[in-house]
Amino acid sequence: MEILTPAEMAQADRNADRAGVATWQLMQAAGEAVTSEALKRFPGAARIAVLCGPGNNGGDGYVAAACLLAVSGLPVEVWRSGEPRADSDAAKAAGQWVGAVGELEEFSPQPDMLVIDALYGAGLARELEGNDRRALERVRAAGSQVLAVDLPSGLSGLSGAVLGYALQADCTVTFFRPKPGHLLYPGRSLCGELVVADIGIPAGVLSDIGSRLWGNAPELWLHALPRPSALAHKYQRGHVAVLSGKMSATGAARLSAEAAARAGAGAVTVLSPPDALAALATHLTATMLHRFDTPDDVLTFVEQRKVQSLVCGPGFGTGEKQMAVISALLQQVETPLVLDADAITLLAKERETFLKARTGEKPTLVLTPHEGEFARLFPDLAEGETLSKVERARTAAKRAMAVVIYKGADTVIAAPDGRAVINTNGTVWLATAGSGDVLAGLVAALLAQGMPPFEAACAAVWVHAEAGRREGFGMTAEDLPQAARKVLAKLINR
Ligand SMILES: NC(=O)C1=CN([C@@H]2O[C@H](COP(=O)(O)OP(=O)(O)OC[C@H]3O[C@@H](n4cnc5c(N)ncnc54)[C@H](O)[C@@H]3O)[C@@H](O)[C@H]2O)[C@@H](O)CC1
Ligand SMILES: Nc1ncnc2c1ncn2[C@@H]1O[C@H](COP(=O)(O)OP(=O)(O)O)[C@@H](O)[C@H]1O
Ligand SMILES: [K+]
Repeated sequence: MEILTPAEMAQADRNADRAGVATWQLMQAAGEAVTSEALKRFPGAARIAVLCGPGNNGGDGYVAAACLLAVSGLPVEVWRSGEPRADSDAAKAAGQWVGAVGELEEFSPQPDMLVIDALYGAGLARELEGNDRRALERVRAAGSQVLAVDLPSGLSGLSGAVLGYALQADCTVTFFRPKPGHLLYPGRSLCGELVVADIGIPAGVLSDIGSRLWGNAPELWLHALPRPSALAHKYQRGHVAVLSGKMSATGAARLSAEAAARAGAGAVTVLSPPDALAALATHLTATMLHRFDTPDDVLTFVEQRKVQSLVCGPGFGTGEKQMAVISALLQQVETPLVLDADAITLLAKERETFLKARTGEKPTLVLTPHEGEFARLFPDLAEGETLSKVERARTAAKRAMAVVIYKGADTVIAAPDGRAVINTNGTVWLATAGSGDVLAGLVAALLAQGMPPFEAACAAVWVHAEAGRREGFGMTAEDLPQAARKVLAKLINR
């Protein structure tokens, strides 16, 4: 599903108006959607308080208050912060509320109350403070249940950051399409359960908005999942090479290799420095093993054995020898490359040179930084709170001419052409050592089988997360490749 920034949502609103669906009509539908979710989700509430701001978010609140009074049989109170602008839809909605309106500073929330937070939504323009903030702090202290209209007031719809203060909602009802702030942390957790209500905006309004952001889902990349021909031999099903680090750090490369094999690569080879060969040989079975001493050995193997993608970084090391290998790969190899972990730390040491070289048409590169690695490679993007995670990932992808998988609880995948995806099926069970190594192997397997890089990255992230969910508590990274295989098998048979 498309994700719209608040500015794009305002455009959708204007387009709907032009298409004959008036904003007043949308506000009615929004208030009704809030009403029906409130009744469905909070059957135990003894009374309802609606907090209304001065804009259209408040307008939705007035409509909901009127509907709730008409249908719930519960006492409904309205508390306002500021007055709607004369002749606005919000003023019209406020005019239709027949009950009393209290000033927000006098509002006294109760534990048995459902509070409908309709202070600010997409129009939030500055930090939440003063009476607004104090009222929300009282709600938190009282422990009332909270339904947020569009967004918990104070949350940035663009970035998911909190501007001043925002309540923890039990449920958030937004309209038409989710916004980045609903899916990026901390916003994602502050929203509680997210409901995206249809308020009658026709999907056609999206055509000239050109949103380039989606929630990750198989619909985006299922068509591009590799399906081998009946006659394929193993190398035609993709040959992945994974570079190992020294003897004491071979597990990471093995995890990537195992993941690549389980994700359908027909052949996987671990390339090993001399000292790690014995350690790897005792552990590898279906996976092949090949020794390298110099960067040239790696290049020769890639060319002669028709390697179709490479993983470098997991457990690789960050010394000069390793730097020479990465440089050779970036400068002399056309094969799709997945750089993770230590490889990203090495790139960061030579970031100016690396980024300067990454202009124009370049062979496929996928970078998979976690928060710390991202900050090493793009320190200026990581600093401050002005850019959302989506904007950071997009800018990084453009600069590095690479698909960037910016990992975390709200992983964002971005392509140099501006496409971006927020992953939403992650689970905390993925926060286990080696889980990133598995992800790198999954991406490489899909690349080696010919999947386009952005789609391969999105698919790998989704499958990895789904595998983590399947395994759940107590899972280790060793369990992930097998679980990913089952997830992929199901998708391929769809
Ligand atoms: N775009 C759409 O298609 C629809 C929008 N609707 C609602 O309209 C909302 C957006 O309405 P608006 O653009 O009027 O914006 P809001 O209602 O979010 O807020 C705008 C008003 O709040 C003031 N304000 C902003 N930040 C403040 C702060 N921190 N402290 C004090 N005052 C502040 C502004 O000066 C302005 O008066 C959405 O969130 C949604 O709830 C709905 O009516 C349904 C349709
Ligand atoms: N709290 C979380 N919720 C969801 N996914 C997470 C969480 N923490 C980490 N992950 C995911 O787990 C993986 C961890 O990768 P990484 O940090 O590289 O770990 P390692 O280096 O141990 O392999 C990433 O795919 C990341 O998105
Ligand atoms: K709100």
